[in-house]
Amino acid sequence: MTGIGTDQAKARGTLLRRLFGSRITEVVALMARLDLADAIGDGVADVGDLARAYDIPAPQLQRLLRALVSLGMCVEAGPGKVSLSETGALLRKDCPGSMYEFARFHTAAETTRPWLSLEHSLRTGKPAFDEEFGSPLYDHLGAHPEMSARFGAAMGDESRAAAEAIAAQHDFSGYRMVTDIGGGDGTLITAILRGNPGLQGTIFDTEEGAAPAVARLRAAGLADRCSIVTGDFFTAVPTGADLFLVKSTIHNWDDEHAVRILRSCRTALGDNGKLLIVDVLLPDRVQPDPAGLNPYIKDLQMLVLLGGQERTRADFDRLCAQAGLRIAGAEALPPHVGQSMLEVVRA
Ligand SMILES: C[S@@+](CC[C@H](N)C(=O)[O-])C[C@H]1O[C@@H](n2cnc3c(N)ncnc32)[C@H](O)[C@@H]1O
Repeated sequence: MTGIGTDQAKARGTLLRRLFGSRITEVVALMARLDLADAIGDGVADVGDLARAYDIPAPQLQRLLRALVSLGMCVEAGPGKVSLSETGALLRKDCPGSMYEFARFHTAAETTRPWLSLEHSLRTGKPAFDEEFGSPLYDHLGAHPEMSARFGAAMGDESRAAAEAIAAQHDFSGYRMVTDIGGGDGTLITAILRGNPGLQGTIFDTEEGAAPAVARLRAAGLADRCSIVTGDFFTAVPTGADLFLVKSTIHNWDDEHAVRILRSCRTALGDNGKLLIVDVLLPDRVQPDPAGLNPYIKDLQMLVLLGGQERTRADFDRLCAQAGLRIAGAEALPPHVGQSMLEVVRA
């Protein structure tokens, strides 16, 4: 018998899909960049109309659209007609649950180019981003307000599910004031304050990082219940709250910097305060091919962009101990969130 066996054919198929991952990303990235989801809209769109609107020859646009149909982003709705699938509709700008800004930021040069130097980051432990763009990511965002706004909005898209879950399931009734450290565009604190009318809030971030929060708090009618304080969490974080949050932020940093943030938190906590760390928690054993955002790919993303990393519970125990803190409990978040919540107190 000649040819390859069934198992090898399956393995080959898996390999081919892995090797073409970045090409697939380019197709979806172009759909986002062209605002194609908004152009197709709620109903059925005519390919000829779309081709005229984009000034792309119809047969060429048809090639993009059939690739998007094959990827489950669009649906064929008759000859020369397309509509959006449920997944494709997430690339509409203003729909509930929109992932448009997430898609734009994570397909931009800032987040894709450093991946080409993954080997450099692995060999040096340093973020390839700094080599590519000449400064660390957060300095670069500080110097590019448009990209900083896109980053804040992308984090908002990514954080919405976690924010809703945390606001719904955690008991905030015993607290007076909550400070979100590295609180970004305010997605998390907005969800928490909405559900807990007696609670006051503070967003602590850099000036550029907190900028998008102003409009979000105003739109939510929460501007009088939530202040924005800017500063550097490696130096100090504001005191006065009885609950602190730090979400998707410790994983941006190497151990030394992570401990510095946690030490600032310890100082602000006082004797009875509590800190909730929300981050990816890597399982002790590698999970092959995890669903959703693969945490091991995210881990490498943290390395190439920032020199950060994803961590196990044991890693967080160690970092907290170095900062004079102790993990007193853990709260699981729904699987689609892809993160866990650790309750931290002074050691
Ligand atoms: C990955 S984002 C997380 C944002 C938000 N917590 C969320 O989960 O959507 C990390 C945040 O840390 C902020 N940040 C970075 N360096 C900082 C510093 N030195 N001091 C205070 N905040 C900083 C960034 O501006 C950004 O908003």
